[in-house]
Amino acid sequence: MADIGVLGGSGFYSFLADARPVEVETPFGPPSEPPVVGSLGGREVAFIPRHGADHRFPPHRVNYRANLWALRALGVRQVLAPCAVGSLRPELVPGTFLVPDQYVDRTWGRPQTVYDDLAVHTTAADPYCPTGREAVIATGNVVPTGTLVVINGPRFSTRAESQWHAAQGWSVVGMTGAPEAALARELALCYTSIALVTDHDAGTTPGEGVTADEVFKVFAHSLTRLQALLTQVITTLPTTPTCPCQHTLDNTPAASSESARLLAEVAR
Ligand SMILES: CSC[C@H]1O[C@H](OP(=O)(O)O)[C@H](O)[C@@H]1O
Ligand SMILES: Nc1ncnc2[nH]cnc12
Repeated sequence: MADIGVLGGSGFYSFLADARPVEVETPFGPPSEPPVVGSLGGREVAFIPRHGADHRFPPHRVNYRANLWALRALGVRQVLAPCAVGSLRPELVPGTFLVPDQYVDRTWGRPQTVYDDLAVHTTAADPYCPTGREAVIATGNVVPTGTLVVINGPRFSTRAESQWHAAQGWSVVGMTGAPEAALARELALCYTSIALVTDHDAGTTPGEGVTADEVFKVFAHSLTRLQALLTQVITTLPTTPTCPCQHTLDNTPAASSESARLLAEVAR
């Protein structure tokens, strides 16, 4: 029913003019909202706001597994994942779009796999889709590389944590990029993160630190630009992606378990 999926982040709760809701069951319970499917730029696109339409799920309570499973069940092979991030570098100012090429996962207590009782070990050296990244970078006016450090939240970083993140050479900080990217890979989905800088994180600025209000305000201000960027990317993504992300399960040994059944379903 759709071949491209979009996960809406903070302040991004609706998309697609002709959106129709679709009920999808997943082994992990319901997604944050029933996905909506609509056409955009000649493509069928599915959309789920990851925090729910009323932002009722904080980052540590988002059902990342169900969201990605639901998209996959609708036929989606490529996921575009916008997210709000804080800047760890003075030159990355609010309003900047950055296309991460790496992430560091500092979350804890979040389900990390859709194959709970099956040994599936995906490759994560280059965790994002090269084709999707290229399509976003080609729109121009985006920072083409950077490392996204993902904290558990829901609180923002202390100044010391933030200074430490910056000292590691990491670029931006968010709360939802992991395990979302890893789970997408487990489902052989192309996954491209589009990070929108909404603030300077506490360690890089002398102020009192970021507030959620500030994040929402900057995100709202940039939403039209983000949606235009997504539209442009959606029209240029290949209809049949051939990148390695599509083959992450090709050499995985199957076992007789519920997970193996899921794996067989996904690998089809
Ligand atoms: C609302 S402030 C913090 C919140 O915003 C970001 O959400 P998303 O990645 O979905 O745009 C950040 O990761 C936190 O979840
Ligand atoms: N400074 C920040 N830290 C973590 N997540 C964020 N999302 C937006 N800004 C953020």
